[in-house]
Amino acid sequence: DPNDHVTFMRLALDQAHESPPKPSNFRVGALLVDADTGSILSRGYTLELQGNTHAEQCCLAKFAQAHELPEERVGEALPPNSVIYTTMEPCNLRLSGNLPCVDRIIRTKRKDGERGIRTVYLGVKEPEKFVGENEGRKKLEEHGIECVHVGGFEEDILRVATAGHEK
Ligand SMILES: Nc1nc(=O)c(N)c(NC[C@H](O)[C@H](O)[C@H](O)COP(=O)(O)O)[nH]1
Ligand SMILES: [Zn+2]
Repeated sequence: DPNDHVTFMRLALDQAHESPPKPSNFRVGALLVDADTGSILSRGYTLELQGNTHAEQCCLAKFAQAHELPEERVGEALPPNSVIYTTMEPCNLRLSGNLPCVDRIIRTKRKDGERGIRTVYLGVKEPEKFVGENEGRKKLEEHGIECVHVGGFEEDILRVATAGHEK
């Protein structure tokens, strides 16, 4: 069922478990899904790809690579109803200064607006540990990208996300 949000969020949480624990970020998992067919286009987790990478960033970069495109042009290969499931809401500011995932998701929408990520399904809001309140959802919605909370996994998601943090 292309709208089985619980199944897809659980798969995103499975991805988060793959991420190497680190005190300076969160261990997050993400899934890129074609909402028309329910097929999984890409999966990703924090630090999967070289460098200080985020789960959503890895998801997009891997899909772009599969289509011989750089990540910034991934929108050219996305099916018209692409959605992303991420265990934690996309970052809007990163202490490292790297490009936030909110901006990576927004740029998947082509000028003519018919392509790109349509909806972000998120498991939890970002805890205010590193950058205070995450204002990313407002920015996504201003660009016509819907943000939908998929409940039920909060405890597991936060336990996995902070596993690398000092107790
Ligand atoms: N949605 C999301 N996916 C991730 O894969 C990830 N690691 C974070 N984490 C958000 C947190 O705000 C940043 O990890 C810190 O701000 C440090 O920034 P860097 O990650 O070093 O760029 N958030
Ligand atoms: Zn991010």
